[in-house]
Amino acid sequence: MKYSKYHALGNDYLVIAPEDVEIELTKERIERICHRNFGVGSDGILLGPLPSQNSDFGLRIFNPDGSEAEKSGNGLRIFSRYLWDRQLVREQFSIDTLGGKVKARVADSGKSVQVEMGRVNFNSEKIPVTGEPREVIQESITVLDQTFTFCAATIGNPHCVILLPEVAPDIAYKYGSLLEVHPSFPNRTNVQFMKVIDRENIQIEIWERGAGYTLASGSSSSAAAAVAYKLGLCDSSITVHMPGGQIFIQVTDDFMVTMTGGVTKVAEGVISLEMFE
Ligand SMILES: N[C@@H](CCC[C@H](N)C(=O)O)C(=O)O
Repeated sequence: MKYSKYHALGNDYLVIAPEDVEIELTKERIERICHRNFGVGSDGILLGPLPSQNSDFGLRIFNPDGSEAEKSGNGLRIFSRYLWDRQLVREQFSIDTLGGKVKARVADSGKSVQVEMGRVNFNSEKIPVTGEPREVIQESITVLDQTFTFCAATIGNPHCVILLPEVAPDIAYKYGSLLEVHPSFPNRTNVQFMKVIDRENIQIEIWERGAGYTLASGSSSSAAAAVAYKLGLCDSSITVHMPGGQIFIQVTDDFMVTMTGGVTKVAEGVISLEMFE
């Protein structure tokens, strides 16, 4: 089964075209493919291009635990580059995901991709977050020995954004996995620990739903930047600094987000079905 591997700031994905799927991609098989030792190794699988009624292309996004994600910012940039490499697109096109339709624009021969990610929503019923319908802004949540103040948002997939004076990987590892599955989030959640550096820069550490600690995340960058803008801590153009690199986010007054970042091609390969035995 053929695949193309790319990374976006160290957040790596395998792109598998539907015509190359030789065996049903069950939860267990996705887990095995993404496994860093027993499989190819990846932060997820992008299945496409698929037919779409409302966009140029359809895309399905799977996490390494086999769950399906509504949206993936880095995944959308990688898929856009894949379409460019296969000469299926020119500069601008649209992609349909479970989390909504996006517009993509390829630049620098595919090494940079801009995606109009859609509107960030803070409403509890949209994210979802349990409790009365409200905007989830500066609420309290407790895991282990720590009570955090958080904001929640969706850009198609759910995010829990925690503002701290300093962030580090060990905070994401210690608390991220517990917040991911906190009962406040019926669909689980991605988690970002955010430091506001100044009005144009934030730093985040990420614990992804269904993937764990990752070096970068486009939807996380979009959600965290929108929260920083919502809280009045940043202006509308924000550079998001992550261990894997930087993503540039633009937020409009009504929280439409545009994300721009790099993509790197890693490899093309063939998955042996023996791996699933
Ligand atoms: N790394 C992705 C996010 C992938 C989906 C996420 N784990 C989820 O389940 O929502 C990104 O770049 O946005």
